[in-house]
Amino acid sequence: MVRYTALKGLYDLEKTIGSGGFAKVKLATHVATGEKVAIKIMEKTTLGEDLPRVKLEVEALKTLLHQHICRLYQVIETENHYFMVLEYCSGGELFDHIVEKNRLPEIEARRFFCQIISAVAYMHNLGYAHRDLKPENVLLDKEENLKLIDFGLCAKPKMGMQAHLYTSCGSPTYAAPELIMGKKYLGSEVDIWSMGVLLYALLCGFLPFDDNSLENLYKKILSGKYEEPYWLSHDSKALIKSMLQVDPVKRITIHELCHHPWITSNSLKPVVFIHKTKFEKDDEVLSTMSAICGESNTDIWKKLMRSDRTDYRTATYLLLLDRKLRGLSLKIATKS
Ligand SMILES: COc1cc(O)cc(Nc2ccc(C(=O)Nc3ccccc3)c(OCCC[NH3+])c2)c1
Repeated sequence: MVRYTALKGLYDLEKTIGSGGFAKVKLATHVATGEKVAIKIMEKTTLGEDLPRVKLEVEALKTLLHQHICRLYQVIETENHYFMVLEYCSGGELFDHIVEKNRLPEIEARRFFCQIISAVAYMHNLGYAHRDLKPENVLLDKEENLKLIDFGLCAKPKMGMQAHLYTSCGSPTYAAPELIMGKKYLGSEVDIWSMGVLLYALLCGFLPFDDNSLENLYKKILSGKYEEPYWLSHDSKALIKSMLQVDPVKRITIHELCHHPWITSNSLKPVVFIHKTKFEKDDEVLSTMSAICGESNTDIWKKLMRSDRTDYRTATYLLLLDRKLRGLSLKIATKS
């Protein structure tokens, strides 16, 4: 097991739970609280020109505080590495959940899809596009609530969500036609397309556009033609069709999506933006921390408010708050 001195005494690393291009994700335990976390480890040398993306993602995640967006607790930078301490999503990938069940009944698909819409509407409302929405980037927590992960490709156009983007990114299978054509595109519109692919995967158990050859895959995406299995209801077909519009101008908007009959049926309320308050002050949590560090609640809270919200004190506070919200005892391991 590789030893990282920067984590010593703070986090105990365990098994690797994911590895991608320039990062690997390891399960870990936050020593002070015993809470599980996921730590994304990136080597600066392998990051190369992707280095700025890390800073973009960290800045985005400091702003994106939402119950269906995986939480960033702490960032540790050393000479050679970046460590992102993230929320542990023990339910694993939504993709595996769909494969396991073959496909989801409309009721369950709707529950998951409303959570995705809530997170994406929130992001778009704050001027962020994810640009890499795919089942692998949608995890489940222990209560089977969704958590969006991997904002490494997210964009916050300086001129707002009406400004066009040009970088081609994300995986082709879920990529919108305008993105694979290399045309200028709106982040919000490509996210809607990817959500259409996601909803199709939830309801059908397979992908609308799939092919081993990239060229054929592109042709299928650009044709906008896909199979409609017999089990899809009329409303499901209509909703998917409104999202998988090749012409982005004809594509449903996130606002229309929040109020779509398929979403609001079964007396589900329209999806509203739920702004998670930045940090709720909790004296019981602060007292637990002050018992260890000897500082007063007020001093700890002041330091938290002045911090860049990604230090060990912030991680400890947030993990204790999570424990409390889950009805668990607040305990801190004293330095042994
Ligand atoms: C904002 O959230 C992010 C940003 C980011 O850049 C990367 C990640 N990656 C994560 C975060 C958490 C997990 C995780 O908890 N996985 C897990 C835990 C228990 C059982 C099964 C999975 C994570 O998993 C590895 C990738 C799974 N495809 C990645 C989050």
